Amino acid sequence: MSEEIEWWDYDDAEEMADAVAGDIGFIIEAAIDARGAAVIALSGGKTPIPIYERLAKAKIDWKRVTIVPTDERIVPLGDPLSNVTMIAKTFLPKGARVMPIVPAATADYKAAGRSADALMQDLHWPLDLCLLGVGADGHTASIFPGPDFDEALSGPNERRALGVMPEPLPKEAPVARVTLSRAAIVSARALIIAVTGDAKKKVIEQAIKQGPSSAYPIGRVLADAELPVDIHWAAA
Ligand SMILES: O=C(O)[C@H](O)[C@@H](O)[C@H](O)[C@H](O)COP(=O)(O)O
Repeated sequence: MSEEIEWWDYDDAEEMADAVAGDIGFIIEAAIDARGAAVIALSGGKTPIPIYERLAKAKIDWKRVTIVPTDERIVPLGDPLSNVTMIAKTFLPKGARVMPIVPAATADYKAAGRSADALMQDLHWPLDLCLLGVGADGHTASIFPGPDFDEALSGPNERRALGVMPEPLPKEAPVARVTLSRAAIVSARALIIAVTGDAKKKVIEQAIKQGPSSAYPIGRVLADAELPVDIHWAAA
């Protein structure tokens, strides 16, 4: 379990977005100062959109920044469900390299996972940052209960990404996914969670209490994190 989990509470999502964008900007700058480049994983879903809008306004040398999604839904690029498409909309115009880890829709989600993993191997590891979202069912990235749950949580450390078939399929995006593995997520130099609403807060609190045997994917990830984790939360 992480030595330290720190909660940051905000009155609203806008205030949270300012703070989280500021933290991410700082992490990117520090990596560019140290290494000349930054590699970060950004979550999909809806919550981070205002964070990304603010972050994109930061004076950062975006050409030095590589962005991968923490997870991608297996849909064609450009599809409203595609996380990379959402991220690319904001950061490609800035000059960042946004990696489409699922370049085409395919019925073979395992093969999609293997090719995403191969792409990941070319990046500089560990990630400078992993920003996670959490679903109301306790999933994070696309680590879901189902046939691939154990592999996502406990596969070989060098497997950075894999294909998963959530069971049950989540209503908001009922498709197979490619996700970063738990090992790839927890190896990141900085781990930040950004969520809104009471329901998600309760799920995360319960997951932390349950510890390493948590039924919630976010609980399993947090139980394996060694560095301090910042959880940013806004009421709505
Ligand atoms: O592709 C995904 O499903 C996400 O990356 C996922 O892990 C997301 O962060 C949560 O589902 C929260 O999504 P919302 O912010 O839309 O509630």
